[in-house]
Amino acid sequence: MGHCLLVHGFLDAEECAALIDAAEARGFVGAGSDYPPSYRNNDRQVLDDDALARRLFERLRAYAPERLVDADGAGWRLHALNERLRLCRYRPGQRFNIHQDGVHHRGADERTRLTFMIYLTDGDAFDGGDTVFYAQGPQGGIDDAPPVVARVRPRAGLLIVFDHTLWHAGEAVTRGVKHILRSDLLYRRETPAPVAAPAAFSPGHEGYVWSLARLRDGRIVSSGRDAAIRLWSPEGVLQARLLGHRQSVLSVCEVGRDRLASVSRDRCLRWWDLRSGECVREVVAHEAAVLSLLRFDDGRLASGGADARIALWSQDGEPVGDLHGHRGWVWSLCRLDAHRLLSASEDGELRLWDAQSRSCLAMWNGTTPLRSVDARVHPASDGLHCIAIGDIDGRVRLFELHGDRFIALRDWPAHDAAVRRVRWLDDGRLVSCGEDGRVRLWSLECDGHVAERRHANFATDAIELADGRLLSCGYDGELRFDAMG
Ligand SMILES: O=C(O)CCC(=O)C(=O)O
Ligand SMILES: [Fe+2]
Repeated sequence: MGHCLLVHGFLDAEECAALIDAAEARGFVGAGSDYPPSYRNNDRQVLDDDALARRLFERLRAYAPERLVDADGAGWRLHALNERLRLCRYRPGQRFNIHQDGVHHRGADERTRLTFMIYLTDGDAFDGGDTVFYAQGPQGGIDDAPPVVARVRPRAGLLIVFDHTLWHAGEAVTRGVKHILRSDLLYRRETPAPVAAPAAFSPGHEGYVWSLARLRDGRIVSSGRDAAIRLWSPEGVLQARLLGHRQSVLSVCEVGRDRLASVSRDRCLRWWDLRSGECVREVVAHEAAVLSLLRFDDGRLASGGADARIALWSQDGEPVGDLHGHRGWVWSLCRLDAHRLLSASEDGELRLWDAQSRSCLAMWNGTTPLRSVDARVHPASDGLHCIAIGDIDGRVRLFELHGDRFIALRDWPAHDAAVRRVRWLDDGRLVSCGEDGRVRLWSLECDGHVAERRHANFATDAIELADGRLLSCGYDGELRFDAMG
C-alpha cells in the first residue's frame, strides 16, 4: 500500500471557517456536465492561488515525504503544492464514487504523486461523508465496492495526504454539508527521464492518453489530457503536435487527405490541416464535453456529447441536425454504413440511428452505463454486422444486427473495472481496454483472452499498426507496442 498520513489540526477552526466563507462567497459549480454522475456529483470550485499554496506548503513540509522512489529506482523530490486548489462541497445525496486520483504532469520531470486534502467542516456537522479506502478497484462494477481497508471521519482542520494510486471514495453525505480543500503534491525527478523503452512511441503524452487513430497512409494520431494531438510516423517518430484545444482531446478521426477532425472536453470540434499543423476551423459543438466522433464515407461527421446529444455535421463543418433520445453522456459512436450509426451511452442504451431521417431505428437497454461500441461486417455473410459493447462493470457483450434488431450473442466479464474501449481487429479478433490497466485480446473461437498487456494505470485505447502489432495507450501517458504476453 502507498503513502497515507493524517495531520490533526493542520488548520485551526478559524482558518477553516474563513476558507469556507470565501469559497461560498465566490460560488460553487455543480458537477453537471463535466463528470458523469457515476463518477461524482459534488459541487466544486477551482481556485488558482499561489500565495495560499505556498503558505500551506511551508506548513506541510515537516510531514510530507521528501523523497519517493519508484520500482525502477528513479528518485523524486518534493517540490511544491499544486497552486490549483479545489474546494469541494457535498450536500445531502452528493458523493465521490470509488476512484484513483489523476496525475497532473508539468513536463517530463515534474508531476503530482500524492493527494493533499484538508477537511474544512467537522464531521459533527453532517452525516455520511467519510473518506473510505479500498484494497483494490471496483471488480464487479461501481456499485459493488471491494473490501474497505481504512475509513477516515472528517474533522475540521484534519489534513490527509495519500498516494494518488490508492482507491478511495467520498461517501454520500446524508445530512448537513461537508467542505474540503483539495490539491496535490508535486515531485521532481532527481535524474532526467530515462530514454523510453524501444517498444514505445516517445515521448508519449503529459498525462492521460485518451484515444488513438490510424490514418490511411499508416501514420498514427494520439490525443490526450494535455490538450495536444500528436502525429506519429508508422514507426513511432513524433512528427507534429497539433495545439489549440483547451482541454482533454477525447476523440480524433481522419476526414480526408491530410485532414483531421477532433473533439474535446472544451466543447469544440476542430478541423486540422496535417501538412501545416494548423487548425482550419473550430466550432462550439455541444453544450458540454464532446466525447466521441465519427465520419461517414461522404465526409459528414457525427459527434456525441456529455449533453446527451448526437450532432451531425456537413462536409464543410456546418451543423445539419441532431439525434435526440439518449439521456446520458454519449461516450462512443460507430459508423455502420452510408447513413447508419451506433451510439453507446452512460444511460445504458445502445442505439441504432439513421442519420438521413434522423430517427432511432433500434435500441438495446442494459442496466449499466456503457462506455464503448464497435462494429464489423461479418466476412462470411452479406453485410451482417457483429457489434461489441463494453460497460462500466467490465463486461463485454456481443450482438448481431439482423435488419433493425439487435440479437444478443454472448457476454462475459472482460475486465475487473470499467471497459474503456472495444475494437475489432481486421482478422476478427476483439481487443478491449479496461480501467484495471489491462489490454486484452479475445479470439471468439476460444473462451478467455488470448493475450494481455498491462499499463501502469487505466488502459484507454488500442489499435492495430500496419505491420499487425497492437499499439495501446493509457492514463500512464504511454503508447506501447511491445509483445503481448
Ligand atoms: O471527499 C472525500 O472524502 C474524497 C474526495 C476525493 O477523493 C477527491 O476530491 O479526489
Ligand atoms: Fe480522490
